[in-house]
Amino acid sequence: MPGTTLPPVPHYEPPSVTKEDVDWAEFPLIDLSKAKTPEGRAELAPVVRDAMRTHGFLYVVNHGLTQAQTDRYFDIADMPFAQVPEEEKKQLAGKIVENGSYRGYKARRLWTIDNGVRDEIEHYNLHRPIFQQQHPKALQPFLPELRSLTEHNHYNVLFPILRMLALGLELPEETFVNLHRFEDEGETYLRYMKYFPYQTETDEARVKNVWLKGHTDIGSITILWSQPVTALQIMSPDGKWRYVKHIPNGLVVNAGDSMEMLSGGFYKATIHRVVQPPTDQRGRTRLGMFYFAIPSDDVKLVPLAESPVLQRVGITRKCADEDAPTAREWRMARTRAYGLSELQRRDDVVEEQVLNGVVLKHYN
Ligand SMILES: O=C(O)CCC(=O)C(=O)O
Ligand SMILES: [Fe+2]
Repeated sequence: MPGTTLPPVPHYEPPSVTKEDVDWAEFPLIDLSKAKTPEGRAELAPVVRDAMRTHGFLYVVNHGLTQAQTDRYFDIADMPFAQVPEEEKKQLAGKIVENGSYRGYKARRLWTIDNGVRDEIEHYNLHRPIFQQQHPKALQPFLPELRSLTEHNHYNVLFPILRMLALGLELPEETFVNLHRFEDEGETYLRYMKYFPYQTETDEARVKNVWLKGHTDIGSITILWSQPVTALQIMSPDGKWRYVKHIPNGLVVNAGDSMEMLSGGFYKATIHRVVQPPTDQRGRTRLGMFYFAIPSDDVKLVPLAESPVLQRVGITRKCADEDAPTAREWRMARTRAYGLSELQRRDDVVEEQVLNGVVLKHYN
């Protein structure tokens, strides 16, 4: 906001990057500034297509915000946790089970991780019509900036990625964009997430150092603002867990269930999880900032069978088209069930459940 003085915000200092040598996941990186022109999108589209088809993950740089702007957004991201009294957080708790929506706070220890141990993760979820939601007092001065951040994620990051994913399927460029209109009914939202270490070593051992169980994301595209605490792992195509690298002022973009369903299995909703950080980053909190895109509520999650690419390579369905859930049914069922419902144990690692006729896997 040029010409205006931004309200002061306490600084959040994350741990320095790890010096430990861990097994890093390798997947492509794109310069998003190139996606502003049709020629640039045509050049990047095959890279985005192959990344999302093979890995389900992509690194993004040059998304349009400076390092200083991103740093300020991370400072603001800590406000809902560090500057809001517990009583006010309770009043603004999301009606997760009642409404099948994360809007508002998710308290620590709501979910079961493993062996009776509960999570230590706090969320604050801002629905995209930012001004229609009640927010904590401490966040009020920052709402215009959060509205800008939401729009930036939606129009300057999500839309170019969706356009390139459509090109990758040889579909009209606006195909996915039209299923994610900012003003439509739906649950695309900005999420702040703060991980606290487990309170005892016993708990840490009982969950085998898992902080957030292996899962796929509900929506179409997740935009993760890269932060320095090394803890996010993806399951590589060879079945091994590997760490996602921190890219300063970069983004990590991944596909979720809704994208996998719309693309008939072409783009992969890759399993990922969060584990205890390396020794030189232990004992600290981990602050995350995300934009979770979910298609508009009335979008039926059936494969876009008109894609010439899908006609050539074939379609993988998770259920028959007539049984396919809408984006609304899917996100509500998954939100209600996540961390709160009984899972069927398949082996040491995998647990399963069936939602809307679709088999869903969870990994420890
Ligand atoms: O904290 C992270 O890095 C990943 C979080 C995540 O996977 C999720 O909230 O779906
Ligand atoms: Fe996730």
